[in-house]
Amino acid sequence: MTKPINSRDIILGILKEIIQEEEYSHIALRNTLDKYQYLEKQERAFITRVTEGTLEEMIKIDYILNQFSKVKVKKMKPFICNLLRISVYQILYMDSVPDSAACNEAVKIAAKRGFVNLKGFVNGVLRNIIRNRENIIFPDEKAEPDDYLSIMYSMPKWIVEKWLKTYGLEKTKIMLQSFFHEKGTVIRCNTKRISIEELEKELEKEGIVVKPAHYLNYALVISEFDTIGSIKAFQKGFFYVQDISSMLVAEVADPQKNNVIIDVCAAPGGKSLHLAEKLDGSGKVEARDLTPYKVGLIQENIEKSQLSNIIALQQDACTLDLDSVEQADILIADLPCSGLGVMNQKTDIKYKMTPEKEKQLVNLQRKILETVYQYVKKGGTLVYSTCTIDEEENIQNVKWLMERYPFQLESIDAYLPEELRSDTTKEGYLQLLPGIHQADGFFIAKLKRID
Ligand SMILES: C[S@@+](CC[C@H](N)C(=O)[O-])C[C@H]1O[C@@H](n2cnc3c(N)ncnc32)[C@H](O)[C@@H]1O
Repeated sequence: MTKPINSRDIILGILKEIIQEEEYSHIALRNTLDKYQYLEKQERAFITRVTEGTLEEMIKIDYILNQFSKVKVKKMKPFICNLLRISVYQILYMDSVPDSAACNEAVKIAAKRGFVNLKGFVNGVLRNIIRNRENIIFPDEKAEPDDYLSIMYSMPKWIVEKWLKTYGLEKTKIMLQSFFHEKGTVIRCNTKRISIEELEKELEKEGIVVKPAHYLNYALVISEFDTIGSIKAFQKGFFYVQDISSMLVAEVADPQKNNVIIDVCAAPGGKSLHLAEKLDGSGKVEARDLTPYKVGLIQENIEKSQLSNIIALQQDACTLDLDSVEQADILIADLPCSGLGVMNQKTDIKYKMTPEKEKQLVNLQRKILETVYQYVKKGGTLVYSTCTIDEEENIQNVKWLMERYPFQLESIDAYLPEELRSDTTKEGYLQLLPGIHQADGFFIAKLKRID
C-alpha cells in the first residue's frame, strides 16, 4: 500500500515552485489541488490556507525568524527555510493547529527529507518562537513608519515607500490591510444566456452562497464552493469570473450597435467577451494576444459563452498590423502591468515585482500604445487600463500618449455609479484603490482620437 501523502509535504512542494522556480502562486496552487483531487475538502482547505497565508505573511515571518535564529533566512537551505516559514505561520496564525504539532511535524519532515542533522536546529528555532511569541520586537511605527508597515503587512519596502509618497499614510494603511481580507469571488452574469435572478437560483441550488456585488447589478459575489470548474452554472457558460473593476472597462467603453472593437491584449478574454455581449449580436470584437496558448484560452471562453460576434487572433501588439489601421471604433488597451492592485488574488506578485521590472513594463506599455493607437478610427475611442495603482504605469502613460498623439481624455462620469465619480472621472480617468473602493486596484482612462 502506498503511504498517504502528507499535506505539509504538498505545501512545501507548492512553495518550492513559487519561490524557487518562479511559478505564479495561483497556478501552482490550482495545479496541485487538481492533482490531489481525491483529498478531503478539509485537507485541501488546510493546504490552501497555509500556502496562501505563508506567502501573505512572508516578510513578517522572515523578520521573526531572523530575530530567533542564529542562521539568517538568506543563509538557510531553501527547503529548511520554507519548512520554518510554514511552521511559523501555523504557530502564529492558526489556532486549530497546536504549537507542538506544528513543531513536531516540522522536525519529522526535516528528518524524512534527509536533513537529520538539522532536526535540532528546526526544533530549537520553533520552540524559541513559541516561548517568545509575546516578546517579538517590531520596528517602531512612529520612528520608522516605512519599516513598520513593510514588516507588519509583509509588503516590500520599495512599494510601501512609493505608496506613502503617492497616497499618504492613511490610504496606504487601508490598502495594505485590504490585501488580508477575504473578498469572495466576483462573477459577471452572461445575460445573453441567463438572467441574474435565475443565475442566483442556479448557484444557490448547488449550495453556493451568493451576494449582490457592489456597483453593477449584473455582478454577484460567490463563496462556499470547491473549485470554479466544478460549478455547473460555470460549465454551462452562465457566468464569467471577473472583478467589478474589469467590468467597468466595458461600461466606460460604451460600445454602440455595429461597432468594431479591437482588444489588443485580450487573454483570457474577460473584457472582450463582455464587450461582445454588450454589442448584442451586432458588430465585431477582435480579441488578440501574443501566443497561441493565450489565444487558445480566449477561444475556449468564446466557445463557452456561445457569442458569435467575437474572434480570437494571434497578434503581437508591439508590431503594427497595417490592415487594422483606423479600423476600430473602440480600442481596448488592457496592458500587461505590475499587477500591484490585485495582490489579494496573486500574493506572490509583491515578491516578484521590482522597480526595474516595473520600468521595463512602462517601456512595454508605451511601445504597445505607440503602435496600437493607430488602429483607432478618427473620432474613435481608446480605453487604456491596468490592474495596478502606480502612477508611472497609469496616468503618466496617458499624459505621455496625449503629448505625442492626437488623443484627449473624455469624461467617464456617465458610465460610472455615483460613488465612483470624482474630479478625475470628470476629466476622463478612474483610479480604483484596494480597500478604499469595493473593487481591485485598477486604472481606467477613456481617450478620444481628435485629429
Ligand atoms: C492584463 S492581461 C489582459 C487581460 C484581459 N484583457 C482580460 O480582461 O481577460 C495582459 C495580456 O497581455 C498579453 N500580452 C503581453 N504582451 C503582449 C504583446 N506584445 N502583444 C499582445 N499581447 C500581449 C498577455 O499575454 C496578457 O494576456
